[in-house]
This record gives sequence, C-alpha cells and structure tokens, in this order.
Amino acid sequence: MDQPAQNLFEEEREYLGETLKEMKKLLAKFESIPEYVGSDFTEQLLEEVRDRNRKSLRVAMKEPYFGRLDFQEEGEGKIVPLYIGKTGVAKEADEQLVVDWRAPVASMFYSFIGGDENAFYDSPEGIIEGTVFLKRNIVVRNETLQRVVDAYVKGSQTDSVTDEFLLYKLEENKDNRLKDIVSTIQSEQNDIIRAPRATPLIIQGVAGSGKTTVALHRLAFLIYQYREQLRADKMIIFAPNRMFLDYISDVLPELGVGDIQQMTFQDWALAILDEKVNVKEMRESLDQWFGTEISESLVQKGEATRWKGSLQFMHFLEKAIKSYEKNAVPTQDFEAFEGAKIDKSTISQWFKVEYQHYPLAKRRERIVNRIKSWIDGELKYIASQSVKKDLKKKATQRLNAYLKNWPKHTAVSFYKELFIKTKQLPEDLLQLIPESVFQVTTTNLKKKLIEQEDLAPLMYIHNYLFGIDSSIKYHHIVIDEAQDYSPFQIALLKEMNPGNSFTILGDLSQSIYTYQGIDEWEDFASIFNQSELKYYELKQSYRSTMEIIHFANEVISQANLTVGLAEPVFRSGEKVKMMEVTNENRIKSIIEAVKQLQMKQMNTIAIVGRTEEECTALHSALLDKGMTVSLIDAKQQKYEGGVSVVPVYLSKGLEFDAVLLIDVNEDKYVNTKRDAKLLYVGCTRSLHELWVFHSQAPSPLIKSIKDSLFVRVE
Ligand SMILES: Nc1ncnc2c1ncn2[C@@H]1O[C@H](COP(=O)(O)OP(=O)(O)OP(=O)(O)O)[C@@H](O)[C@H]1O
Repeated sequence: MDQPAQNLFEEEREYLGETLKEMKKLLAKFESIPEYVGSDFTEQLLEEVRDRNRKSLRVAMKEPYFGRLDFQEEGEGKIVPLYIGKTGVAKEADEQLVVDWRAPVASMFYSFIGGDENAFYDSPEGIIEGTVFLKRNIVVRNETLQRVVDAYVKGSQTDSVTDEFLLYKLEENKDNRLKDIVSTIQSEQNDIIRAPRATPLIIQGVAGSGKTTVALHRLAFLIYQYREQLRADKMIIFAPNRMFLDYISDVLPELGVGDIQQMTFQDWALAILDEKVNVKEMRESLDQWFGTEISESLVQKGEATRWKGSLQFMHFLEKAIKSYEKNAVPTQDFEAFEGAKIDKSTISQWFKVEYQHYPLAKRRERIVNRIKSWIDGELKYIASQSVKKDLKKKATQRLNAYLKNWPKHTAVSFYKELFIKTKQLPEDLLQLIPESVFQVTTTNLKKKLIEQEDLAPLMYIHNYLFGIDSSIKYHHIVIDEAQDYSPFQIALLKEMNPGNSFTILGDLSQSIYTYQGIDEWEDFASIFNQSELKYYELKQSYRSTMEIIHFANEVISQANLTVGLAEPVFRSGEKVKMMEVTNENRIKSIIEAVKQLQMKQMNTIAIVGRTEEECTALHSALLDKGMTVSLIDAKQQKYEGGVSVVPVYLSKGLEFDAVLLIDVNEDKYVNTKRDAKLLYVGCTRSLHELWVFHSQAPSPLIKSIKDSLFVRVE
C-alpha cells in the first residue's frame, strides 16, 4: 500500500534523529579516548584507526545516508531496512547503522530495477537472493531531512523503479566541478563500477553517459573491495589536461578517497624521464590542427605522429634496442696498461650472460665498476707509488677512450642517436620507418625539441635502459578520453601494470584529434589478452536535455560512424535556439543571450569558438563591452566556472549549464567527419540550453537539421 508522502517524511525524520543520536554516541566514545602520541607501534596503529573513525563520523553525520532498501533474504522471516550512505557506520561489529554504498549488499540499490524476479547480490559466501520491498531516495543536508522519494514499493501500481529522483538530480544547475553520483548510479554504470579488479575494461560511452564519473566511482569501489591488495597511491588517472584534472578533483575526496595520482601523460612521462627536454608547445599545433585549412606539411606531420603511436613503431624500437644490445660492447680488448688486459670476450660474457638480467644501463654501469675494481686490483701489487700513480692515470685515460665506443645513454640520447646516426641500424630495420617520420623527427631533434608523440617511445626506451622501477608499477590505471591515445601509449602502460587492471574509457564520436588516437577500439583490444578483456557500451546520456541530444545526434550522424547514437533520459527542456547574426550585431547578440541565460540562474555558460586565436579575439571584444568573462586556453590549469570563452577542442570533457556555439558558418564547420565531431563535442557540453549562432551561410552540418529540432530567434 502506498503511504501518504507526509507519513513517509515523518517516519524518516524520526529514524534520522535516532541514527544521528547513535552516531553522536559513537563519536563521543572515540573522542573520549585521549589521542595517543607515544612511540608504541601498535598503539600508533590503533590511534590511526580511531582518528580515521572520528573524521569519517564527523563527515558522515552531515549526510549519513542517501537511500534505503528494504530487503528480505530468502528463507529469513525479517524484512531488513538497509540505509545506504557514502561511508559505512557500525554500531556494533554486526550491527550496521549505515551500509557503505560499495558493500556487496548495497549493489542491489543500484542493480534492482523492479519486476517480479528475485533480487540478488554477490556476497563473500556466494550469491544471496531475496525480495526487495522498498527502494527509497533520501536527501539529508547538514543533519536535516530534506526530501524523501520512493522509487519502488512492492505491491504498488508500478512494478518498476521510477526515475523521478534521477531527473530531480539532473535538473540541478552545475558549478565548476564534477560531482559524485552515489545516490543515483544507474544499473549499467553499476556493472562497470563493480567489475572485478583484474579485468581490463574498455568503455565506449556516448557524450554525457557518465564515463569519467563512473571511472572515479570505480576507483573508490576497488579501494574498498580490494583493500588488502590495492593501494590508492599505486593507482593513477590519466586525463587530457591540467584544467580537466582540476575539474574532476572534487569527486574522489567526496567519496572519501585520497592519494590517487592524477596526471596528464606528458607530466607523468617527463617526471619519470627526469631529463632536460623541450616539449613543443601544444598551443601552436592545436590551433593549426583545428584551423579550417590544413597545410600539406601538417598532413605529413600527422602521418608521422600516427606512425609513431603505432605498435609497429614499438616493435621497430624493440628491434633497434636489441640490435644495440648485440653490438653495445666495444669490439676490442681493454688494456689498462701493458700486461693488464681484459679480453673482449670476457667483457662480452659479463654483458650477455652474467649481467643479462639487469637493464641495459645498469649492465654497463656494473661492468664499468667491475673494470675499475679490476684496475685497482692490478695496481695493488705495484710497490712504487709514482709508477702506480702513472699507471692509474694511464688506465683511466684508456678506460675513457674505451668507453667512447660505449657511450652512457639516456632515453633521449638513445632516441637522438637512433634518428640522427641511423647508419648504425641494420638496413632491414631502417626500411621499416616511413620517410616522413625521419624528416619530422630529425628536424625536431636537431632543434633539441620533442613532441607529445615522442614521449611514449622515450618511456619505452627508458624502461629498457633502466628497467621499470617498483615506484612506477601500478595497481590500477584509468585512462580517460582514451580515444585520443595511441596503441603505443596503451601498450607501454600495460607493461607498467602487472595486474592488468585497467579502466579505459572514451567515445569514438569525440575522437577529434585525427592525427593521433584510434578509429576503432579494436586497435587497443589487440594489446590485451582477448579472454580477459571486457568491453562495455554506455548509450544513455545523462548530461543534456532530450532536445539537445536530438539536435547533436543529427550533427554526428553526418560523420557516418560505427558507434551508436546517444539516447537521452526523458528530461525535457528548451528547444535548441538558432540565431543568424551579422558582423555588426554578432557581439551584441552574444551578450544579450548570455544576459537572458543568467536571468534563468545558469551558473556556468560557455561561449564556444573554433580556434584559440578566434576565441582570444572574441574574449577581448566581450571584455571591451564590460562582460565578466574568462578565456579558457591550452595553458589553463583551473576551470573557474561563470562565463567562459573556449575553443571547441578544449571544451571536451567539460560541461556547462548553457552553451553558445559561435560562428557555425559554412566556412568554419565543413562537411567532414572531423568537423562533425567537433561540432558534436560543442553541442553535448550543454546541460540545459544550447544556442547556435551563424552568419548568412550556416554550416552544412546544421543546414539539413529538421526544423522541428530547433527554434529560430531574432
Ligand atoms: N547516474 C547518474 N546520476 C546523476 N548524474 C549522472 C549520472 N551519470 C552521469 N551523470 C551526470 O552526467 C554528466 C556527464 O558525466 P561525465 O562527465 O562523467 O560523462 P562523460 O561520459 O565522461 O562525458 P563526455 O564524454 O561528454 O565528457 C555529469 O554531470 C554527471 O554528474
């Protein structure tokens, strides 16, 4: 029987009061134990646990739980109400006040979608089945009950779980940070979050399907579920840029998880390589790539970039390193001084047999040290100090001369030698490298420059030379926006993740960097053992209204991609607005649109242009007119919210309450796959409102969109 809403609210308010009372009692108990500051190790550990409990109870008390599930285990008489929160709270060892959302039993809160079938969860003792009687969403803020919504009541008219609470959450305006979704994780997202640790996951998800959010929740789950095996500081998230990292930085702390490394691939690689290298500025090349005209030399560069990201190049490097290894030891004997000689075959034997288990640079170091000790040994029996001194000098000079033929390499010096002194490579290997790769790379290296795509090869060489230190062996790796990664990067990271625990996520409809990245997920799949790999598709989009998704789908359909179109949740908003402007009224129209949106309490508004150069000009023009607006460029480290002007390619991954797409003109977005993807990225950044501005001749990508999918505004 359905209960009146008022009764539900009262019932829950009473229960909340009791729970808070119990939690306060628990906290008082922990607080009454004086803090231990002594040196006893066991006591220190106990103090650490108490401190953690004190802190998590203080946080948990503000919003102890967000959901309730009434469950009757098969064969048990009692229906047990389970209150589910971000942190589990136990009154006694076997009496849970609040169940942690990551606990096995809590999975039913997400996986149960109604119907007559038994619900079940996977417990350490095996599958537990039973009946769900109630699924309830509860909002508590600062210890005060604010909202109670029943999503499922057994025996009521609807037998499926309703989306009312999800819609309420999606309607909310956003600030400048991504948020956790523990209270509304959807069943298909739950499967990914709770997938076993040792499974590499590839997730293709449409724009706004929650990929980034789900990956972060998965980390929180893994840390909880495998707390004996996994360490947070051994987990790493790769994201496209520092601003994006800042944008997602609240989610893990909200979930009570700290210490996970969060990096761009470039920052990570440079920190490990630890060499003075100049990486070419992204800014310049991005504007060239996303400009409307692409020069012949840029096309050639693009081909080289793609090749350098391929597994072919990785195999080429492997062969080149093996060839170096074969010929590294100089082909002459080492004679320190007359009568003191080490045969070349002996040194070779040290290198190839005795020290073969060491990485290349370590082997060389060991041998050099061994030769030095041997010299000292040979000099030991020479009585005359002056003769000894002379011989030592001679031996050192000869050793230096000998080592000239066996230089000490770093990853960069090896890479340079590979490209600049190619004569050293066997002919059959040389033939494997396309001419464009040579041209582009040698030109850069002569200028002491490297590019993004050189980083994975450099790391690969580094690993060969110095080995993979345990500090860079990871327990889990998340790769966001993975469609922009090369197979080489993924294969490299696989070597650094012995447990093969990966979450790789992205969207092929948003692969806008045509000169890098992949066209099909198959390009990564071949790197993993097929039987272990799991592939998921997220089709539902949670970010944007139906109107925006339908419009965006029309745009991306023109790219004829193999991935499916986004399916919106049933959240309706304003129609997409299309506005024709002239050079004279363009700025004024943008300002007016922003004002209108601000009056509707839109907190974050993006004015999306094509290139950074164009956006910089637009930003100045808006500032001149007195608008408070910031510019997002490739150097940006933080996303501040408010009104921003942003080049479309930098808006990827972010979201805004409203988006204004500027200059969607015939000559700006032409009918190519790349431009369709760019425009799609722009459209799908918006939660609630999308405005499209064009001059007289609109882009062919919007020209054919059905009139029913937008309204024209003057
Ligand atoms: N189950 C959910 N409940 C509530 N909100 C959700 C849910 N799933 C996703 N969202 C919201 O949808 C938006 C998009 O999420 P997210 O940025 O993680 O998606 P994405 O797939 O990574 O997007 P994109 O590829 O377009 O960058 C966020 O505002 C997120 O909070």
